[in-house]
Parts: sequence; structure tokens; C-alpha cells
Amino acid sequence: MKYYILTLIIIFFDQITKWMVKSSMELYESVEVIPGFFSITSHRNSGAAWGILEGQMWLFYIVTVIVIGIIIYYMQQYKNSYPWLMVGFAIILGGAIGNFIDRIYLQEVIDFIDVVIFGYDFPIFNIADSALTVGVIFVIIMMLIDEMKKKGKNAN
Ligand SMILES: CCC[C@@H]1OC(=O)[C@@H](C)C[C@H](C)CCCCC(=O)CCC[C@@H](CC)/C=C/C=C(\COC)CC[C@@H](O)[C@@H](O)C[C@H](O)CNC1=O
Repeated sequence: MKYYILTLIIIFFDQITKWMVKSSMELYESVEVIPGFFSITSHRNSGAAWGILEGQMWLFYIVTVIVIGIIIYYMQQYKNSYPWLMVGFAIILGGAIGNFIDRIYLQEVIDFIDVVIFGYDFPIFNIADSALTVGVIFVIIMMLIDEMKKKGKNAN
């Protein structure tokens, strides 16, 4: 149960930062934080990553509900056996719900984290996207570590 607190914290920070951007910045207004690397740019995206499937809200609702359903199912399954995996799932859940709230209320997602990584102007994203990406990578790493542990046991 305590993992859902992590989910709520991510949703809270995601919604707070989006609200601050929406209420205090003009659309497409940009504030350089670290010149040449990191800016806060008020942006909207009615699609998914890289603006794909723009405007397909019903598809996003269905996919997001499926993602949330799968995550909650696995969190119930593994809640006593894989604590670190639960952390990863709770982070993904926070990200998925954060963007889901935007899509329901605004039919688009508020983005504002504008970074230039190795000279590539990465798509502008938000806290929810960061949680989804970090959570997905974290879960993959935890599963790989668990696989190696199992192989190690079988080898002995
Ligand atoms: C992060 C998933 C995208 C997020 O998915 C969600 O909401 C989920 C819960 C529901 C979607 C309907 C389904 C996921 C589609 C998967 C996908 O798209 C492939 C993702 C690859 C990913 C590696 C894991 C790359 C990362 C990209 C970006 C994030 O970099 C940190 C750029 C984000 C910017 O394009 C920004 O405008 C996006 C905007 O905020 C809306 N966000 C979404 O749709």
C-alpha cells in the first residue's frame, strides 16, 4: 500500500508543475534556465511521444486505462515478493495517471521541460513523461537483475 504514496507524490508534482506553467506562462513562452541546455517552454501536445497519433484521445484513454490496469494487477501480484519492482510500477503509474488527468480535462498534455541533449533538441516533456521513462527503465533493470539472480542460483 505504501507504494501508492509514491504514485500520489509523482501525480502531485506533475500536476503542480503543469498548473504553474499553465497559469504563469504564455503558450510557447520560453525561459532559459541553463543557456544552451535546459529551458522551461510552455508547450501542449495532443498526441503521445513526439506528437504521434495527434488528437487520438480515445486511443490514449483506452491505452492508458490498459496500462493502469496492468500496473495495478502486477502491483497486487508482486506486492510481497519484489519490493523494488513495486517502486518502478508505482513510478510508471504516477506518470500514466498524471498525463491521463491532462487528457481528460484538457484533451492535450502540458509539456515544459525543454532540454538539448548532445545537440539534439529533445521533444519538450513533463514530470509524468520523466516518471514513465524512468519507471520503465527501472522495471527493466530490476527484471534483468532478477533473471541473473535466478541463473546464478541454478548454476550452483
Ligand atoms: C514517455 C511516454 C510518453 C507519454 O505516454 C503516456 O502518457 C502513456 C501513459 C500513454 C500513451 C497514450 C501510450 C504510450 C505510448 C508510448 C510512447 O509514446 C513511446 C514512448 C517512448 C518513450 C520511452 C519510454 C520515449 C520518451 C519520449 C518522450 C519523453 O521523454 C522523457 C517525449 C515526450 C514528449 O513527446 C511529450 O510531448 C509527450 C507528452 O507529454 C505525452 N506523453 C505521453 O504520451
